[in-house]
Amino acid sequence: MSLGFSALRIGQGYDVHKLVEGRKLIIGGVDIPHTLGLLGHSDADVLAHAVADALLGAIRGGDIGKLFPDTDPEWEGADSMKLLAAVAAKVREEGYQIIDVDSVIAAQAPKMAPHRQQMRENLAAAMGIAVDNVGVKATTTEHLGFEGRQEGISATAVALLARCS
Ligand SMILES: Nc1ccn([C@@H]2O[C@H](COP(=O)(O)O)[C@@H](O)[C@H]2O)c(=O)n1
Ligand SMILES: C[C@@]1(CO)OP(=O)(O)OP(=O)(O)OC[C@H]1O
Repeated sequence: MSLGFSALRIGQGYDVHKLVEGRKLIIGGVDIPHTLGLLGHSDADVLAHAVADALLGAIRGGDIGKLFPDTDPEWEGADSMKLLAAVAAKVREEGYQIIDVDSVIAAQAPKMAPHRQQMRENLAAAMGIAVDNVGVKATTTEHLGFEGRQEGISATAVALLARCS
């Protein structure tokens, strides 16, 4: 019996950005109203970066810092959804299909739940997959660690890819 694929791959991504005044808080492509925003060379979309790294991990393609160096002015202020779309295109060029992606945002504040569906839709559109195949969850860290002190926000993601046979 053919399973329709010749290989399965998994990838894991993790990213952290610092919370500062005077920056937008963009997570999963959603501009979230908040007193603090994330600092970065790009728009600092910590969730998009974690998802992109999960995809790159699965194809053993390095990481987003390798593809889009933070020393390159081309990526200054970049829309991370466009970076994620470029990574998804690279995945397909390598002969892989994105099967499923799941993720967690660790943030003490603000609440991510009201934005979860829009984040899923944005990530799915950037990757060219169904919304049903993108999970976004959020947790506080119960005031522990850098996320709990609201010094930064982290995100982790996993991706399952299949090589089409
Ligand atoms: N920034 C966040 C953090 C959490 N949530 C939602 O609240 C639930 C409870 O969080 P705990 O850390 O106390 O487990 C969590 O399951 C999320 O649904 C959120 O929306 N935004
Ligand atoms: C996205 C890139 C490129 O603009 O910059 P940042 O927004 O600083 O993000 P980071 O997750 O530190 O690393 C990847 C970068 O090279």
